[in-house]
Amino acid sequence: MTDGSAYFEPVLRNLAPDEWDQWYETLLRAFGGVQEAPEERELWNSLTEFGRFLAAWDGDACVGTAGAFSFRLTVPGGASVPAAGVTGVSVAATHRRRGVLTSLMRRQLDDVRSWGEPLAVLTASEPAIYGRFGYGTASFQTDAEIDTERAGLSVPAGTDAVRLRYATPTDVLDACEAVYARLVARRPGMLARRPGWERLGVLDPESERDGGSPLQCVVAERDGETVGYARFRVKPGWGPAGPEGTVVLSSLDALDPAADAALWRFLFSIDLTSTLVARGRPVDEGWQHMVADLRRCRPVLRDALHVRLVDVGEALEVRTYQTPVDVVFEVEDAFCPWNTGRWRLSGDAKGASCERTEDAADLTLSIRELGAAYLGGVSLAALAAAGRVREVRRGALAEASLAFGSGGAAPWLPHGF
Ligand SMILES: CC(=O)SCCNC(=O)CCNC(=O)[C@H](O)C(C)(C)COP(=O)(O)OP(=O)(O)OC[C@H]1O[C@@H](n2cnc3c(N)ncnc32)[C@H](O)[C@@H]1OP(=O)(O)O
Repeated sequence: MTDGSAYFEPVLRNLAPDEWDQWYETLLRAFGGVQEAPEERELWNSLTEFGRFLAAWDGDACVGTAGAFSFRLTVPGGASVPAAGVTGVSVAATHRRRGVLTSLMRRQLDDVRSWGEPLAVLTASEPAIYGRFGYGTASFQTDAEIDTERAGLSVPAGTDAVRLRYATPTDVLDACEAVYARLVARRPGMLARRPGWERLGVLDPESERDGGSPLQCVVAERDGETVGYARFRVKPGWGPAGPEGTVVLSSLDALDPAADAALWRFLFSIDLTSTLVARGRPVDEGWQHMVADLRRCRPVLRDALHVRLVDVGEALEVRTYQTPVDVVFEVEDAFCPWNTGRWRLSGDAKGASCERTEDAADLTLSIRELGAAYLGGVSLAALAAAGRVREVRRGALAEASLAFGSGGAAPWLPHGF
């Protein structure tokens, strides 16, 4: 107890359907109490997996919330691995800093382990919250505010063969979802979308528009096949020198470079606009190399997916390694002590084994660093440079660091949850 409030012992229970409204109000209030549009609320209600959501109670008052969606996450090598998508975490301000979050995290990670899911993942309202529970920042995103008149976009050969047409977002939802589904295996960090989740991308409540248009959609087609799409809003603006509207990108997926370039060229050239706001984009996305002047795009790097290895052995076995690796990790995991100890990882691009060992350690690190390096977006060498990984056997760091790379595309989380 740090603030002098009365002692209380939170009671944790699985959330029941008739408690959902109170649970959700507790969550909304912890984020400021602004109400969401009915369609948004209805979507989150329908996506709630009741056996996997928790509420903390003080008497009949809900004072803490947390949930875990049953996702499948792409890991390096392309496997789609069960992962608990941690969501809806909050503690009522009246009960903060008395250990409610800690008890929710304790119960949740025990649950995830009992469900046999080797990974837990989340996006953080504040990144400083989750390291203590063993989560490491594993993927990043680029947010950009692009001066489309001066950035100088040039597109690759083949772009002109892509046909673009406007469509109502919901009318072409299935075709867009099929494009997304084909991309999932190509990038670590992407989530296979279960039925219902596709609606997230076309939610269009008035309250989210911030002066912009309803959601618009353009699909990219080649030989009659949908090869990409972009969803966006246009926010008109007028200054003393004329039009200065803004395009706000909501989502964009494309199957090949020409389709991708056609969509970006379109977004750069919508009449009466001069700014394109693109948030949550992959850090290695093609447009960054199609522009002549990246400074005019004002890219900003932000943390995205935080990864927690719930079962070290299984998590390290289900991904592959871009170069051969044979190292012993000495892992420290204070919050999930079943992971603590020495593990021998032997693997390559075809597969891997990871077993407990009595052999001497080659590298020592905490579970948080393994989570950060897991998707290949943060190198073990960079973590070692920060003093967070220690090399015991000379050469082990370079060997493991290279092997853990994502093998091509940088990890990316396409949407929040
Ligand atoms: C995946 C998601 O849903 S992310 C959303 C997270 N939720 C929010 O940001 C909503 C607003 N904030 C809250 O609801 C709460 O303040 C929470 C959930 C962040 C923290 O809940 P609490 O019950 O106060 O946390 P608890 O008392 O268990 O704290 C555990 C430790 O974490 C620390 N901690 C808690 N919140 C924060 C924070 N925002 N930043 C840094 N450290 C924090 C505490 O100081 C404590 O440290 P200690 O063990 O060294 O003393």
